[in-house]
Amino acid sequence: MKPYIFITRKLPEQVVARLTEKYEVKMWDKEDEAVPRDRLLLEAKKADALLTMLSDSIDEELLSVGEKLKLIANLAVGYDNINVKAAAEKGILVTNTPDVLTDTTADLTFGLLLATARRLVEAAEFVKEGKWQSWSPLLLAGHDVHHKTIGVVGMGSIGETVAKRAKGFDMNILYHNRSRKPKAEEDLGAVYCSFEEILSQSDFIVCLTPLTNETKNLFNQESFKKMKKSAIFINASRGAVVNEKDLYEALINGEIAAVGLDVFEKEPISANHPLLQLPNVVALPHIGSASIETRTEMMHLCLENIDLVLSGKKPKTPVTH
Ligand SMILES: NC(=O)c1ccc[n+]([C@@H]2O[C@H](COP(=O)([O-])OP(=O)(O)OC[C@H]3O[C@@H](n4cnc5c(N)ncnc54)[C@H](O)[C@@H]3O)[C@@H](O)[C@H]2O)c1
Ligand SMILES: O=C(O)[C@H](O)CO
Repeated sequence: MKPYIFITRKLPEQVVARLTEKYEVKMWDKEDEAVPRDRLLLEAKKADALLTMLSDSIDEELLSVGEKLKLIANLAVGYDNINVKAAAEKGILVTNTPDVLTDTTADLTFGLLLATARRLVEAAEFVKEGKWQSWSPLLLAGHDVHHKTIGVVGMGSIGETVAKRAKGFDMNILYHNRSRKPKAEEDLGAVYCSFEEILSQSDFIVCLTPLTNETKNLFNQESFKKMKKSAIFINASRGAVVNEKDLYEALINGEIAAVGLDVFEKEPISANHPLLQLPNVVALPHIGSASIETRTEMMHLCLENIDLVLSGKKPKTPVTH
């Protein structure tokens, strides 16, 4: 009997084709809808490997039902949806998709920063809604990006690549990270700062940490109060690093100027969420890595990891607890 792989979302047939001779492969048949929990539990019970999405909760219950389960291959670099400790205890490997999405996500993050600062979404809607009467001196005037100070919180692969983009805009670069990044200091002139220094000195604060117990709620009432009133906050990491109620209060009380969000506490965010009613909020539907090229590479990396593990070899990009 061929080993069984279950993929929790519909992926392009031609991408999956590389494994279908060697393995029995099934996919959830919807592209835009997560597999229901009861179906996922049934599949986990039978599967040798699961290819999962960040919207699937791979918790202890799910890991416990897997009788033959050897691998969870997550289609994301972030793996906060997986109980990695419980997987390790059960001898189930976990893989993610680092590096292949770094440039694409950094491009989107910097694009979100530009869009928020220069009010691009508001301006585009203004034209389409027929509101444009005449050129006027302060029509939809935003904030400059060039020569300002950017503070990157979470200077990992993506954070450092965003800092490279910032260097091209002649920005001063501050960063906060678990460890110092000597190469970024040398090449980009990036300056290591405490979290508090980042908050008080930056014009743009960009969050790119993973979601962990330590980073959950990192951006809260206290942190927003320490930012400049003109500060623009960008989050492209995970929604739960931000307390959205506190963010809303900070925006309506004028404690910060604007925010660009690619990720939310609850995804999808509801269209009537208070944050989405504010003009100085630019909201995107978690599309950091969403270019066709990069998403395809991420899929191939997951499939390669699955093939390696089911052939008794080491995966290319294991997550270590
Ligand atoms: N919006 C998107 O579509 C999208 C796409 C890719 C990644 N992400 C998110 O971005 C995160 C980062 O990805 P990456 O590839 O750069 O990962 P990475 O592991 O290379 O970088 C993460 C960095 O965060 C730092 N960090 C961890 N805890 C910290 C803390 N408490 N304070 C300061 N720094 C801390 C680490 O030292 C590390 O340098 C992912 O975990 C994921 O959640 C989002
Ligand atoms: O963690 C990730 O990789 C993203 O959120 C999706 O690419």
